[in-house]
Amino acid sequence: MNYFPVMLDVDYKKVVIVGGGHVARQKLQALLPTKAQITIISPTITDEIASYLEQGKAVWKKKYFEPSDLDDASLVFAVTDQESVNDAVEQATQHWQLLSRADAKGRVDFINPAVVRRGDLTLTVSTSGAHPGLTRKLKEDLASQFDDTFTDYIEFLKKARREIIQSVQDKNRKRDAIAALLDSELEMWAREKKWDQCDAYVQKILSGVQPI
Ligand SMILES: C[C@@]1(CC(=O)O)c2cc3[nH]c(cc4nc(cc5[nH]c(cc(n2)[C@H]1CCC(=O)O)[C@@](C)(CC(=O)O)[C@@H]5CCC(=O)O)C(CC(=O)O)=C4CCC(=O)O)c(CCC(=O)O)c3CC(=O)O
Ligand SMILES: NC(=O)C1=CN([C@@H]2O[C@H](COP(=O)(O)OP(=O)(O)OC[C@H]3O[C@@H](n4cnc5c(N)ncnc54)[C@H](O)[C@@H]3O)[C@@H](O)[C@H]2O)C=CC1
Repeated sequence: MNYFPVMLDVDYKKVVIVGGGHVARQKLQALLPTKAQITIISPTITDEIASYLEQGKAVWKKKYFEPSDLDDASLVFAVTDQESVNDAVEQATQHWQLLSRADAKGRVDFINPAVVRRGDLTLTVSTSGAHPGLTRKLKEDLASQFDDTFTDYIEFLKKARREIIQSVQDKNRKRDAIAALLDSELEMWAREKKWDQCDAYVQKILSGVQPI
């Protein structure tokens, strides 16, 4: 299956998770870095979900699923352990609402990749459903390859690129200057938080002098 990968902005959109088990917890955790308005529909929830509720991360409606639970939802997660309930969720999902079924049956508008976040750097993995266990393993490989130092690095790159865009008019010079930010020594300095060296490098780029 050839899925089309996108990065969705779900801030302030209503997201409904039907089910309150471990898979619901996984989907909730994946949504936490966003500002989505999350509602969980389920008679039971796990302790971990309960602790997120205490922190105000989501709203819980302690009940069995009914079609009206999906009103105004942009995204719908059918993640109960009952195929018949997931079927009922599918039936109630309007064509304009995007549906994800954890049992991978019936209508599938989107599947969930594994995600590694390092600030603005988002690494995602999917096997298109072929082997989610491999997806998880590859995520762990990526997480160790791209350690936490990438958070500072990507933040630095973002600011430096903005600075170049604002101060360099000539198209070719701008393109070359932005490309020069990908220098491997600069990467090392940023990941080691050697900000003086980083700033000096950017200033040299900006003044048109070839750095080093
Ligand atoms: C199609 C998809 C639909 C969807 O989006 O949910 C789906 C479907 C199914 N998963 C199943 C099982 C497992 N899923 C995981 C883990 C994850 N599964 C995730 C996504 C997806 N799982 C979507 C496609 C992913 C892709 O492209 O590869 C991850 C990446 C993200 C997430 O859950 O949000 C998350 C990694 C979390 C992380 O670490 O980041 C593990 C491993 C583990 O938990 O350690 C196992 C056990 C091992 C195994 O079975 O492989 C089963 C059988 C259920 C049963 O046996 O009843 C089905 C149904 C079926 O395949 O029929
Ligand atoms: N996509 C993935 O990553 C994975 C998917 N699965 C699939 O997801 C399903 C759920 O797995 P778990 O979360 O581990 O199950 P679980 O048994 O921990 O949780 C099921 C939840 O569904 C709720 N529920 C049952 N009937 C309901 C109803 N009528 N209305 C609302 N909520 C209802 C239960 O109260 C419970 O909170 C599995 O049966 C399997 O098909 C399983 C493992 C991984």
